[in-house]
Amino acid sequence: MASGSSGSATGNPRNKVALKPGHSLMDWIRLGNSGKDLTGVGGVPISVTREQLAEHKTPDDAWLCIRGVVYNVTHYMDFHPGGCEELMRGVGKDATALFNQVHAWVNYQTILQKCIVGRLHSEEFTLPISPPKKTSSLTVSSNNRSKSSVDWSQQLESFTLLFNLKTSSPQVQILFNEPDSLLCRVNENSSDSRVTSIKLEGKITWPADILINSLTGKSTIQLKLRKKKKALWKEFGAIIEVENSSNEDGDEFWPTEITSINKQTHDSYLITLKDTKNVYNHINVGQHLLIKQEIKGEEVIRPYTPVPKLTYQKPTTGKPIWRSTSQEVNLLIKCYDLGKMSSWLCSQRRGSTVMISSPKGSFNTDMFTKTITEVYLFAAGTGITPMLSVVDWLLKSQSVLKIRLLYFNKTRKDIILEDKLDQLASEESRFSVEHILSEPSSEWIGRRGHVSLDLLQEVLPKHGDDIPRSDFVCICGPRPFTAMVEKWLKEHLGYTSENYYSFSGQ
Ligand code: HEM
Repeated sequence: MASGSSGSATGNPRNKVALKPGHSLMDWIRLGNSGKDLTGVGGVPISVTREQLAEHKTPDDAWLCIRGVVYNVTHYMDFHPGGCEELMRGVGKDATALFNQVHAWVNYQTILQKCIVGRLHSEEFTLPISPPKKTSSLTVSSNNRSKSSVDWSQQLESFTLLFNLKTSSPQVQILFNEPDSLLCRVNENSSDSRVTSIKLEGKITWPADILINSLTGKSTIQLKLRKKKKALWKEFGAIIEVENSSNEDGDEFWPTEITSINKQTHDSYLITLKDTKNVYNHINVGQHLLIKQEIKGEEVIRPYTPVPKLTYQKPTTGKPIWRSTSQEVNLLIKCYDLGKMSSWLCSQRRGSTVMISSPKGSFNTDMFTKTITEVYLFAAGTGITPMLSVVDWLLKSQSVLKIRLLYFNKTRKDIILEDKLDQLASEESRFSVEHILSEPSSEWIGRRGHVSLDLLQEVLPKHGDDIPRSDFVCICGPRPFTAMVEKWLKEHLGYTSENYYSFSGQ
């Protein structure tokens, strides 16, 4: 490490220390471009508390904060022209005043651009406010100054907004108005109609990258926007929180384009849709969308539950993955001859436009509290669709030890994704599936019949009255199917609404 300088900084070159060979500014720039992670946090900016900042205060683990941004200066130690000892004076704290006192002219943003850990989190952080925008869908809230919990950080080529929410099923809708404005509906529940309107300091491009990290009872949402021009912005821009007064009863629909359509069974199709507008609607586990279409002069609206990508990948690191906001929506559609919407959808081709609504539904993964260790899923026909995203989520969250799916169909050819479900069961020891057919052929060796109280009693865990349940039941299928299972659970098996959920939007 370079020897330190005890002299105070005056701009006098004599205060500079002799840097070790290979530690010039050019060498530093080369190191920054080498692909090495100088941030120590994987390059994804995080929100840093003062306590966390104070923990990184040694030469081999050194963070400091200047003007609200936290930098990891560990690797810069030996490159600092003022020496390691001087730099150590600012480590583990907000070094803004010290930095300004020593050499306010130093372009630290450029030198440390590859070392950004994130923004210093502060409850009291108030962003500059712009005059309210006059947009028909917005009415401005009564307070003319608004405090926002939106946090942000930037790098030369991107700008990241960070929201922290106390739910694992956040409501997230982002609308981008070219070239520099965003409307963010990022709320803890669907009844909260708050909208954050943001006018950014500079122009950005769309789509953006989004990372939604949901754990039981909390989630963080990071939106990484690419700047049109590489530059460090002095300000965030302007932000105002507003109440969304319109569209409370009505539904908004967005145009999407069919990018693929593939037959799954004799009468079901997997249709993939892609957003065509600058909008991102986050679809939570178990939520459904409405599809609207004028068919033979009549407006038809039907609910469909998106399914996860059917190529299941075993979660490896548990590290959240950034996704593009130009999301794909996969729908499994069963084509009924008399179904106006389903037969219209199944007759479409790639490139056709489909109008979809924002996601809806009251299912919330917070229902799987930490005490739930077993989940039983009763699905009939296309009632499998919400179960697929539930299974996907449960397998990623580590707390549930047993996931048992009972899937009811008429005949074997009606079973949607039979191979995929069986394959998943063979790869994931926590998941099992049983196919139950009401009109099987004579070769069928599996279980036969309809759902019944006897079957529920056989499958579901017994429990004493005074012990809280550690199992949860989800039901989805035609209305008589869900109504019957619900009745048995409540009236015969002692379940309360805390331990089961019926999907009804199908
Ligand atoms: C906050 C604690 C810091 C202290 C106490 C400190 C102190 C010093 C001192 C004593 C010098 C030598 C003399 C001088 O030019 O005035 C110096 C030079 C320098 N420091 Fe720092 N420094 C700090 C942080 C940083 C940071 C975070 C950077 C990041 C990029 C930085 C970049 C430089 C550069 C580029 C020079 C050479 C300036 C020139 O040639 O004019 N310093 N620093």
